[in-house]
Amino acid sequence: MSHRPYVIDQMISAKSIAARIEELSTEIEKDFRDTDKLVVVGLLRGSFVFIADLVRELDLPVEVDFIEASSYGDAMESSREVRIFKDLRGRIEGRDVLVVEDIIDTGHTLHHVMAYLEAKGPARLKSIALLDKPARREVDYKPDYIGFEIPDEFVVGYGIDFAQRNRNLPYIGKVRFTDDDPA
Ligand SMILES: O=P(O)(O)OC[C@H]1O[C@H](OP(=O)(O)OP(=O)(O)O)[C@H](O)[C@@H]1O
Ligand code: HPA
Repeated sequence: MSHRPYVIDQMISAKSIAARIEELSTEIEKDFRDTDKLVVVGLLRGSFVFIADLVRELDLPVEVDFIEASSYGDAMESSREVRIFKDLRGRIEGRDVLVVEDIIDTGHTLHHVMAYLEAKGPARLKSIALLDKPARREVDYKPDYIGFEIPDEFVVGYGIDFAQRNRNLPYIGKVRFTDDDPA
């Protein structure tokens, strides 16, 4: 939990997010139009808002599942140790799978989860991240679909937290510490 005072400056509006999700859904529908039933896997906790909006835009037969992984705890820096707290309920062997992530930063979380899921033998395994912060990448991994590329700012909202707060904001904002402000 941070005890430093901060404010949140809007970076991406709810309207822009909705418009981008429509575009991404069209791309995904094209790529998976021949699939029997796409398994859409939300990476908890941060993706819960994004996956809800994304699946409702997808005109495809889908099944929804979740996996929970975390590496940040309440900190602003990745521990680089990704822990899986909750595994999938269903089997993905031989299935087409799309992993839904809110943000890729260092890349450790998504890289680890993709390797973990690949070992379960899916037919096709792709990933989507709403936000990509390429300046901070520490592992060589790029999601198949990206909503927005963002600069190196700590962001919150639309499912994304700072010390478990602000997930309920309908837009993406950046955290600005007010004790950094010039007097
Ligand atoms: O690319 P990385 O540097 O690994 O960072 C991205 C991950 O960090 C956040 O998760 P967090 O560990 O905070 O868990 P949460 O989803 O439960 O908030 C976010 O939701 C991503 O999963
Ligand atoms: O910018 C971020 N905000 C919140 N959680 C995160 N996890 C990785 N990057 C971020």
